[in-house]
Amino acid sequence: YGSTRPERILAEVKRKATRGDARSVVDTIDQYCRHQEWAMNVGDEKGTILDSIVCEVKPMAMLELGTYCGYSAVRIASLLPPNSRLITMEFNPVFAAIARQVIAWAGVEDKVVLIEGPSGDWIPKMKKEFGLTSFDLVFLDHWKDCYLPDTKLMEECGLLRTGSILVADNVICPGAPDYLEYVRGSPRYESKYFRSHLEYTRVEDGIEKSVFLG
Ligand SMILES: O=C(NCCc1nnc(-c2ccc3[nH]cnc3c2)[nH]1)c1cc(-c2ccc(F)cc2)cc(O)c1O
Ligand SMILES: [Mg+2]
Repeated sequence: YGSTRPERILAEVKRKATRGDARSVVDTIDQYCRHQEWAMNVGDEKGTILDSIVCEVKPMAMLELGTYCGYSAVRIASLLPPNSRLITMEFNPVFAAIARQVIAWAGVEDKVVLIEGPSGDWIPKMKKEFGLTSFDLVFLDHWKDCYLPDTKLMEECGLLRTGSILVADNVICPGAPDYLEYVRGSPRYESKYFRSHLEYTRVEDGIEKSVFLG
């Protein structure tokens, strides 16, 4: 029930997941989206790759572009060191409203700041708004044709420092060919592809991890 897919996902979380238990929220969404209805979460397989990068980087300042239902925000927040923050950006107010509730149910709301609006508007104001110098880690999971322009914008706005890491979902499916060409061809990035599958399917997809060299 619920009129939209995100609302049905939230209903399932409230019915099946343990309040305050991020892992049970993640597992509940994965179960629902694998067996009931597909949804565009990074999912369990690619999520494990994302987890390993978050644990390796231990970011104090992290940005996620494309919150959707909050699945990856919960996944990431549950791995963040104390006093670190995930800023997650969502364009669609319906998705954002659901994500806030999923994040609250998981009990990670004090590690996550959800901002609403277009990335092009927000990226130039992030430093001032959040007293940031730069991001240690950025997860790109929003509109695939925004990956490249937003990466260039983050460079221009000084939000990336030597060693900042970009992690991009869906570089094969739906694909972000211009972004891939850029990070793989630029001397300013050291890029690595993690082969995987589109969430909950056998379709090939993967995650690109790119280190900004300054
Ligand atoms: O479109 C996707 N994700 C993007 C949603 C979004 N959610 N929020 C935004 C946003 C867009 C501007 C923004 N500006 C600022 N925040 C923004 C957020 N975009 C997406 C699509 C698929 C997919 C694969 C195969 C199919 F057959 C159909 C679909 C799989 C995935 O893993 C995805 O991530
Ligand atoms: Mg994705």
